[in-house]
Amino acid sequence: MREHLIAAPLPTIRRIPRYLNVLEDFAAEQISFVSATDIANKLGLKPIQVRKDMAFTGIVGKPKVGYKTDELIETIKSFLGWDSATDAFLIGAGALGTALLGYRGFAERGLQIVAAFDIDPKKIGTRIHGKEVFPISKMAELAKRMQVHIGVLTVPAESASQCAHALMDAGITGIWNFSPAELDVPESMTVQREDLSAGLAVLSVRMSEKKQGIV
Ligand SMILES: NC(=O)c1ccc[n+]([C@@H]2O[C@H](COP(=O)([O-])OP(=O)(O)OC[C@H]3O[C@@H](n4cnc5c(N)ncnc54)[C@H](O)[C@@H]3O)[C@@H](O)[C@H]2O)c1
Repeated sequence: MREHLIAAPLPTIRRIPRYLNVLEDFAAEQISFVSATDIANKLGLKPIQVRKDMAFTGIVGKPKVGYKTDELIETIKSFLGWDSATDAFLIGAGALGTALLGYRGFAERGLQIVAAFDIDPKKIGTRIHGKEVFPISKMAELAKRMQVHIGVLTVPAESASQCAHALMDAGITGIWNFSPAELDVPESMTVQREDLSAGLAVLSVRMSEKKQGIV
């Protein structure tokens, strides 16, 4: 548990997994101590930024020595909730849903998609990457039985709100929303929207700016 109760800023939360990647590389190279400067240099950031971000995890580096690599990795994983497995349901076992069901990297980050839900009768009852596809009508019962609190939403935009409400009624409190729809759910729900086109927009604009000599 963090001692201070200040919400971590979004850019900090987004940077911390990058620190973890760098730290795992350091650990693989048997480097036992790292400084904020070592991490910052690898990522093209300023050491003060790294130190400030690390403070949100609760770890304190030692002057001149830095952080113990293993300890920092554990602290970051615990801060991110990646130190224990969290089960999730996926709703919408289509092209994107199938790709996410098959992605093994989530398990390393503490997320286990344990079942999928769909309305397509051809998909219901089948298994995709080993995960059974259930009808939506089974969601509440399974969520309660399996103690699932996260839903990964990969349905078309027009079905997203309806599915978000089904998730809410099933006791799900966190939605990882891959659909472009803005979900109309109460504030008690935590919704994280994921949009690859936002990344593509940055790539396109930066390329164009470079061409024009702006950056
Ligand atoms: N965030 C991103 O960057 C990103 C990238 C790709 C796709 N998407 C979005 O992800 C969503 C899925 O895209 P896709 O290409 O996989 O589509 P898809 O048509 O291949 O799959 C959609 C699946 O949802 C199911 N479905 C539809 N209505 C449903 C309902 N009410 N309840 C349960 N299941 C339902 C369909 O039967 C189908 O299996 C879309 O909203 C798309 O815009 C987002």
